[in-house]
Amino acid sequence: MATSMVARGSAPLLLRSMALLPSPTIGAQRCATLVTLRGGRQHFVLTGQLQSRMGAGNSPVVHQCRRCFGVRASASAEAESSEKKPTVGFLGLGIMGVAMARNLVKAGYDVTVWNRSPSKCDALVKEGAKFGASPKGTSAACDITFGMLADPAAAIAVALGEDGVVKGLGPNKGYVDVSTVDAETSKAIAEAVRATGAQFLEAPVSGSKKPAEDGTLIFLTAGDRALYDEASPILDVMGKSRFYLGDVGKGAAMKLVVNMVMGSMMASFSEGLVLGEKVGLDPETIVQVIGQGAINAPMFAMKGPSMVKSAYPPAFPLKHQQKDLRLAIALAEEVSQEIPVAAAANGLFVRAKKDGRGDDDFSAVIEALK
Ligand SMILES: NC(=O)C1=CN([C@@H]2O[C@H](COP(=O)(O)OP(=O)(O)OC[C@H]3O[C@@H](n4cnc5c(N)ncnc54)[C@H](OP(=O)(O)O)[C@@H]3O)[C@@H](O)[C@H]2O)C=CC1
Ligand SMILES: O=CC(=O)O
Repeated sequence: MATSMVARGSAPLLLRSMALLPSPTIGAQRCATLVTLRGGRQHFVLTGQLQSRMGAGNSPVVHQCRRCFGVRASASAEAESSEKKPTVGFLGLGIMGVAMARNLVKAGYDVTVWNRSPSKCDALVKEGAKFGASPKGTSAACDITFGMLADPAAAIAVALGEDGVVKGLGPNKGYVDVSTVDAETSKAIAEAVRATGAQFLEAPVSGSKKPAEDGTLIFLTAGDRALYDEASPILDVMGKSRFYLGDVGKGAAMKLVVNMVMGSMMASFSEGLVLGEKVGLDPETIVQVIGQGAINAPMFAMKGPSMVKSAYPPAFPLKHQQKDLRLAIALAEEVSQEIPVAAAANGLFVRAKKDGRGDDDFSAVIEALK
């Protein structure tokens, strides 16, 4: 299955089973997308390009398509309903989930939120979200449900537990798991979701608290392509780009590879700062020097100044970075690939976690060296 990458702004209109038509035109513009509605009826609707030229929401959308293709267009009410946003469930309002769900509420989606500790729903409910009493109730009430959970155990509990997501799913619904988990977890959830007739997409994200707040995450997706197409406008509210990587497991693997590199980089950066200081270098100057050269990285520029002050306000909790290294090491073992640098970095994160740093930002790994 080919990989595809899309940057925000290039998505076609939402709906299941889209197919671009071969170059029909209205005036000078390429115009239409064949859309299969949930009931199986088909419409031609305009692409965003022409729609914006004509004014979004105008009835000519349907009339123009009938003229072009001789398709019997139905009432404009039906066309309007074809453009209706799906209802969205969001499960897990930790550092990432609360920011992602907030962006969906702000974008005008009808969002139902659930969190294990219910008080974390309060702020979003005040901002316009609905309160979900359980994962099951949320997925039953919504077209597409997202899960942003801590780790594989949490993702499994929320998806497959007694009042889990799967119990509320059925045909014409979708579950998108955006947590960082291993492929095995993702595949187990996919199987249970699909057994209900619903669709599944894994879509872990690259990017931390600030990108989640700014809506600039990178989605690493894999699974049911039709759900990917339908969910893309929603992903584009929360992120700046999205990759479709093929079968379930590929998104999880991509995320673990990326976070394995990140953990090793952070461990190495920490060693540089600690060693430099011990031999009499000013750590702030070390951060500046690294920032000028070939190994400059946004992560060093962002975390360096607070690390120098021994401040670690959590954006990406250390316990999650260690979990990702652990899962990456397990992945490497599956294919007999040596990853000694990541294994050494993991040892450092394990030590920092044992020292009580699990809920600090992952940059607190430097403390394990002091
Ligand atoms: N923070 C970051 O920078 C990034 C994080 N990620 C990944 O996203 C996921 C979430 O991260 P983040 O928001 O930072 O994590 P948090 O620790 O802030 O939030 C974790 C969420 O999972 C819930 N949870 C934990 N255990 C269970 C359980 N057994 N049953 C039900 N719910 C549970 C928590 O509920 P409760 O509030 O009740 O504890 C909370 O909603 C993780 O997989 C992480 O690796 C990915 C990219 C960036
Ligand atoms: O998973 C963490 C991130 O920053 O990406």
